[in-house]
Amino acid sequence: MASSHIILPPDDDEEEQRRLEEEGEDEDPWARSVPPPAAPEHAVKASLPFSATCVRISRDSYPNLRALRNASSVSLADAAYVKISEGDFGYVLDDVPHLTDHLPDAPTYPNPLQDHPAYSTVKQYFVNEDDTVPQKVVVQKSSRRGVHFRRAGPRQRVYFESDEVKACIVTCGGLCPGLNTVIRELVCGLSHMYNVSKIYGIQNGYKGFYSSNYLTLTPKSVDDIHKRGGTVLGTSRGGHDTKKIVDNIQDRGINQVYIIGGDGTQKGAYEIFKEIRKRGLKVSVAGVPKTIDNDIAIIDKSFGFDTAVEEAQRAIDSAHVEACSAENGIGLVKLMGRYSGFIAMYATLASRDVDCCLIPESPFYMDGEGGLLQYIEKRLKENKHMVIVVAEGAGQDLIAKSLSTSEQQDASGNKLLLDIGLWLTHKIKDHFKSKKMEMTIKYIDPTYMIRAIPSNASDNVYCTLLAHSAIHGAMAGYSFTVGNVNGRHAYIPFYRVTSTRNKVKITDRMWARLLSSTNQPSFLSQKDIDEAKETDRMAKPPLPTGVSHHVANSFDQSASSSSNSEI
Ligand SMILES: Nc1ncnc2c1ncn2[C@@H]1O[C@H](COP(=O)(O)OP(=O)(O)OP(=O)(O)O)[C@@H](O)[C@H]1O
Ligand SMILES: O=P(O)(O)OC[C@H]1O[C@](O)(CO)[C@@H](O)[C@@H]1O
Ligand SMILES: [Mg+2]
Repeated sequence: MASSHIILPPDDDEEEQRRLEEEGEDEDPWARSVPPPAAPEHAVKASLPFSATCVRISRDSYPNLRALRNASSVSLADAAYVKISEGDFGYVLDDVPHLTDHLPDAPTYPNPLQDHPAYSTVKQYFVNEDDTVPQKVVVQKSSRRGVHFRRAGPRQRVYFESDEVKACIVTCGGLCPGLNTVIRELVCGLSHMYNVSKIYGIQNGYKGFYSSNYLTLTPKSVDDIHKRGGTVLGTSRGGHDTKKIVDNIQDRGINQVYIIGGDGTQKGAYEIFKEIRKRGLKVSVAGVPKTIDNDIAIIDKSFGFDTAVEEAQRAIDSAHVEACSAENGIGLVKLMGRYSGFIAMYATLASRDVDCCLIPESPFYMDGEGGLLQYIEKRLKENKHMVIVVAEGAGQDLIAKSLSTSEQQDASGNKLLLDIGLWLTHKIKDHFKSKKMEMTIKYIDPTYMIRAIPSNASDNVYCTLLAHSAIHGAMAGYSFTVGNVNGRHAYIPFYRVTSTRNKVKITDRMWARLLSSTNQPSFLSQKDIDEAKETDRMAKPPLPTGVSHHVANSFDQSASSSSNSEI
């Protein structure tokens, strides 16, 4: 293995900082090769298997602090939690924080699973400490090995004794099929695998940490909850008060926090983790990403997504039946997807009855040559019926322009969307009325029905594995968001999943497949296509402050045009 670095925050020396900022403005900090100073003992320990050395960002290592801050999309304050290790052939490990980063003398214990009758027979149950998962699996002969994440799974030694653990579980954001399954499997996994008996449920999202009683959860109390939709703990938006939340965690002696929720929730989890670290507490924070929109970066797919796509078929089928049974019938189905149109795209591809799919990532227009209305007219003339699927975030610019409403937000600061389904229905009706052409349109909005159902069989298994991976990571002392990366469970740093959003790439093959299955126009000019390609090319993942030029290249490479999502 070649050298590896753990990035630590700059020394808290204001005088030094001022001096650093006054020095050369134009230098490229990434172009600098940094000779690492001798590693403090605890930093080496924290790096575990990677024989890491530690880089404290200081005058000696980075003379141009301001340029460094500007060049990075991760703030200097966050650099304290970024752990990058480099290996041979461009190998980069983007590691997750560990308890020993701030509690270097934390004791370890043998994993109780080694005596568990079910698991002790597995040939190699514990994962190798060196195991990592590549972010990019499509490579060329000359490719660098690129960015990797720490592989999830049980470790030989853990950082908590069973009766020391006080775990809590919270669900935040919108509903998603599978929430109850994750809660159930966290409770049962902690109890059955690690003999943990103190497990609490936080009610109604983040605000429940400081405004409600904690519920006691046992395998018995959660036994059949996976058969129900929703979350037995309740959920909410807004109410994230980091200080109050961590005060409560500290006062109640909680040392494992399991946080299930979407991109906003994972941002909240990161804030909680940072506050815990600031206070020097022995607490693991484990995020389990939940998003029916499938918009969380890095991970292959979020739990509940398959269930949502499957349920969407029922709405599309109904729209198809309605459309086929009328003269010039149109069935219009609105599906969820605030910024990302994955449900709409996959539901369309699965159904084959859809003639047009509209998503937020692909702008469209109504009138004139190549517009939506012209396409609908053509389709009705050819087929006498058609089905349109629209993601709720599509065409928001068009409605805003025609209704000139002011933007509103929910309690978490998310933009409240205008009803594109209703707006389209009126527009289409008006158009055919003015053309004196007979038609019928049936608008189906199944959005809340889709996310309120229990998860299907494959999502149930996925939820179980995610919950188990989260437990193993927390017991091993890590703080992270857990997720499937190229089919393998991995521990992903919070900053990675919160700094970008997963979106449908309209320059990928999947969207081309959709266009060819529906035969709809792309609504894009050559200029739009070129711009989209350029946006994809320029979209680089966040670059942690202080990474070397060599590492920076690997981050660039991992965002290059041939993405994993292209099948
Ligand atoms: N930047 C942030 N920092 C701290 N907390 C946040 C942040 N963004 C959101 N949160 C908190 O996370 C919780 C959930 O956020 P949000 O309502 O955006 O849902 P989400 O997790 O993104 O899920 P969904 O996919 O349903 O939108 C809220 O309680 C909100 O206050
Ligand atoms: O009405 P609510 O609960 O705020 O949720 C609506 C939003 O939640 C999501 O389902 C994400 O969870 C979005 O697709 C949707 O815009
Ligand atoms: Mg969100």
